[in-house]
Amino acid sequence: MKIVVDANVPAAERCFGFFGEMRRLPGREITPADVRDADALIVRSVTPVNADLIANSALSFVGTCTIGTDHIDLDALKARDIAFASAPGCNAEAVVDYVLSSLLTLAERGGWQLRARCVGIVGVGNVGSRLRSRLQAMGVATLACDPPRAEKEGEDGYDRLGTLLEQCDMICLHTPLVKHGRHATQHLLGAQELAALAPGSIVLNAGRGDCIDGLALRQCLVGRGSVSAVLDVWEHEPGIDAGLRDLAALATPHIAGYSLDGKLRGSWMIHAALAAKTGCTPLSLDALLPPPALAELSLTQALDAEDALRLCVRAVYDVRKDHDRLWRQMHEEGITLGFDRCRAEYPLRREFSTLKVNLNGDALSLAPLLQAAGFQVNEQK
Ligand SMILES: NC(=O)c1ccc[n+]([C@@H]2O[C@H](COP(=O)([O-])OP(=O)(O)OC[C@H]3O[C@@H](n4cnc5c(N)ncnc54)[C@H](O)[C@@H]3O)[C@@H](O)[C@H]2O)c1
Ligand SMILES: O=C(O)[C@H](O)[C@H](O)COP(=O)(O)O
Repeated sequence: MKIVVDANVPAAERCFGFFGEMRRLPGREITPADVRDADALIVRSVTPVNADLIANSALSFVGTCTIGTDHIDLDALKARDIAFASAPGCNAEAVVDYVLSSLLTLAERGGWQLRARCVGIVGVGNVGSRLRSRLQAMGVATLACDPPRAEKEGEDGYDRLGTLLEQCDMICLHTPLVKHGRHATQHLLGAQELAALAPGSIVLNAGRGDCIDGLALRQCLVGRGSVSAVLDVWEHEPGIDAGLRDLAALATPHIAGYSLDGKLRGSWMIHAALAAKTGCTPLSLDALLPPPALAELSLTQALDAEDALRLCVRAVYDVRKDHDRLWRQMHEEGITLGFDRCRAEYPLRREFSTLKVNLNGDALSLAPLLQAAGFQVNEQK
């Protein structure tokens, strides 16, 4: 079997070399000629898989090691009878870690407590529902907006976008990019929605860049100095708007889901799908994941609860480093190359759940909050 694999797919040798002859190529540069005699194509989010790419190919399987599928023309695959698999939920925990690291950073800068605020979650799927569970367990008030789910399940527990914009201190977008239809998400937040934000609000986008009108957001951040933005995804990646980057409180290069755990889970899920198609026994996911470099940490005194939480969060994942790295890399290489370099050479990052926090003495009171945030907690009584 001949397999073309994006060069940024981790564990490619183990997951896809397994099936035959593998060729690795930069995801943005895969051409029809590259896939002409390939049986399988394994991509991440940067390769548009459309009718032109697959037109004269021998492909019988396409897999994307990502949650998002907006880069895949599913109708074109169907028309050619090419099997398809994506990796739903693979990096959802990592995105939630990203959101918590970001909100706790802005809370520290602003001198407020996350648990005194209300978070509006737009898009309550794999990512949004995990975010809602962790925040609720931490004692943070949440409102949720997901019209497709509200339509199927009933309105209970869901609010309109307008209600979230008016009543929440933070709006977190976790919607897919949908260009057409009643629930389209392209420019879901435009000038009108941004104008409805309460003063002092934070907008965080870890869905897809096109879900916010970047120009309108730029005008909102300039015109209403009190609104802040945390942006992981951008219109026109990798050639993002440097003016918007300058205005964002935290700006990162589409890495919210880039934990090693999340990326390897993505590779493994596509490996398992290809194994099922070819009748092979898949590898076990556990065999792919190494032990974390930082496995344990101990707290012995009752610090302020959110300070203790920030300490544990930053021991595993400090979003400020990604923000600084993007600035440095763009300064050295320019916008487009800098953005992609940060992604291609992303440092090893694990998920909160890989850290065991030992608590004893007065620190035992921190157990419920740390557990709720996603850490393993060991109460040493
Ligand atoms: N920044 C990153 O690194 C990163 C990582 C993972 C996923 N993502 C993006 O986040 C998106 C969401 O991920 P997920 O795993 O939760 O997907 P999901 O499909 O599980 O959930 C998406 C949710 O959004 C809802 N939705 C659809 N249209 C909506 C609308 N108009 N308004 C409000 N809600 C709407 C859906 O009903 C669904 O519940 C992905 O599609 C992907 O594009 C980004
Ligand atoms: O959809 C996803 O899973 C995420 O956006 C993912 O993190 C994208 O990563 P990329 O494929 O761009 O490396």
